[in-house]
Amino acid sequence: MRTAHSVDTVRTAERALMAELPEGTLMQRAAAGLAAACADLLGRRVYGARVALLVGSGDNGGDALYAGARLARRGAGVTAVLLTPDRAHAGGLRALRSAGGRVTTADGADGEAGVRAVRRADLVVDGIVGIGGKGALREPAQELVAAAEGALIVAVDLPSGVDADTGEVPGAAVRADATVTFGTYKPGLLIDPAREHAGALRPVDIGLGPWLPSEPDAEALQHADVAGLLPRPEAESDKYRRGVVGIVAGSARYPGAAVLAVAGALAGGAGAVRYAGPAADAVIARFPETLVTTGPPAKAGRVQAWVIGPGLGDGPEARQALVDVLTSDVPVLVDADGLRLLDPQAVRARSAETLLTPHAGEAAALLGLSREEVEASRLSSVRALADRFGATALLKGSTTLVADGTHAVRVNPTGTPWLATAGSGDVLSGLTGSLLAAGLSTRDAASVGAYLHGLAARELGNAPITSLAVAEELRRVWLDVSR
Ligand SMILES: NC(=O)C1=CN([C@@H]2O[C@H](COP(=O)(O)OP(=O)(O)OC[C@H]3O[C@@H](n4cnc5c(N)ncnc54)[C@H](O)[C@@H]3O)[C@@H](O)[C@H]2O)[C@H](O)CC1
Ligand SMILES: [K+]
Repeated sequence: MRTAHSVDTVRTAERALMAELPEGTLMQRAAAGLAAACADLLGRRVYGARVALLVGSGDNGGDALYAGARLARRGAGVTAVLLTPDRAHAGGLRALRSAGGRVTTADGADGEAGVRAVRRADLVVDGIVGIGGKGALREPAQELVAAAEGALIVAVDLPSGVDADTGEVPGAAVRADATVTFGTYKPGLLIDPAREHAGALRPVDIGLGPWLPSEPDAEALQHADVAGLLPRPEAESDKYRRGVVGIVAGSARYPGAAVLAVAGALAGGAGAVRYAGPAADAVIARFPETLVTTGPPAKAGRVQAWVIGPGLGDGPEARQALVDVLTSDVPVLVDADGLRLLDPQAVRARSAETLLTPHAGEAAALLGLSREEVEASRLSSVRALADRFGATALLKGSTTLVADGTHAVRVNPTGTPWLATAGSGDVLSGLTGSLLAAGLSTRDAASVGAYLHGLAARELGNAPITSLAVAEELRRVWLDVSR
């Protein structure tokens, strides 16, 4: 599990640790890890490599200077470009100069020298801002970052210009090949759009661990975590003991959504899939093992979890089906059209857990925001959804987020943009609902469902995909993960 802590949490932990250590120790630890990562990225060809340091006014710049001094001592040609010459950095500048490094500024007479040094560099170290950064990059940072095009870029702690806590990128920001982050991941490094600005993440341990709270602010499941959460049938199990998932989906207008949701459910670990809705013929034709009923969910027989919404439409049957399902005493996953009909009070009144699985547009409608506002503030949007409905919320996107109002937000790192294709959400709903019926909590079912679904899409490669192909890939992905 990758865990991430917010800026405030990191600051508090750093202060507590620094109180125990001689002045400057943390920066030296950070600089040592940063220099080692740069050497690695230079392929150990440090001697003679041209390195430019973009040095901001805070300690992020200090890290870059001390790391630059270490690279200069190993024979690299290092030039520091100071973005705000007035800022002291006395120790770092002394260390760099005594190691043979050069110093120039980003403006005034030397301005051209600074831009030239960046243009000629093999490797550029982004020490503009770290966890002290606010908003988009300001000049002259933008001009220097543009000059770094084509060089290897290593971001110090964070790619400058991204929001460390939310993953938002308010304007101009560095796009790094790698980000060397200190002490712990920050949520923004795991969440798009900032995640793609960070490049490869290289954590450096500066001894912060014992000072950080055990409950992180965000966390990303890794393979081993998902493997540990997959339902495994006991020896003497039968289909009912493994859980039955009920699928209420499809309509005369969208029968296909029912087929796709059932396809996902059959790959999700429940012992049986029960379908209730008007598309029973289409479902049975494709998946003869499905238990089908054309009556309302209330008369459909016992299930351990319901999925309602894909292709449901908003007619009177759909509304009645939603009431039936929400007044049941089992976990319910609400997706697609079901979300449009959803009343927060009806969800809050429930005795069992509820999981909402909107994409940004559906989340925007539920929150009374624009889609752009949701996309620009995904972390706060998914938390707001969980709070407003007293439920678990899964916000789909290139980084899928899961919030349940009481723990760290789960960030799903798998997935590809190709998943933004018709029907893929229907498959995810069925898959996740099946995991619910097999006994996972809404938080775990949502995280595992998103992880498997994203991996399945990745297995299909960087090309257009069909949602049924994703559903068929789920079995192979399950086998891979559980190996
Ligand atoms: N605190 C520690 O012991 C350690 C810190 N590490 C490194 O230090 C930074 C955090 O340093 P801090 O001085 O708090 O702030 P920053 O260097 O991140 O930058 C703040 C600085 O930058 C200016 N600024 C703010 N926003 C922008 C912007 N959008 N564009 C341009 N300039 C901006 C602002 O004026 C401030 O002066 C942390 O990330 C680590 O890299 C050590 O590594 C570990 C110990
Ligand atoms: K930085």
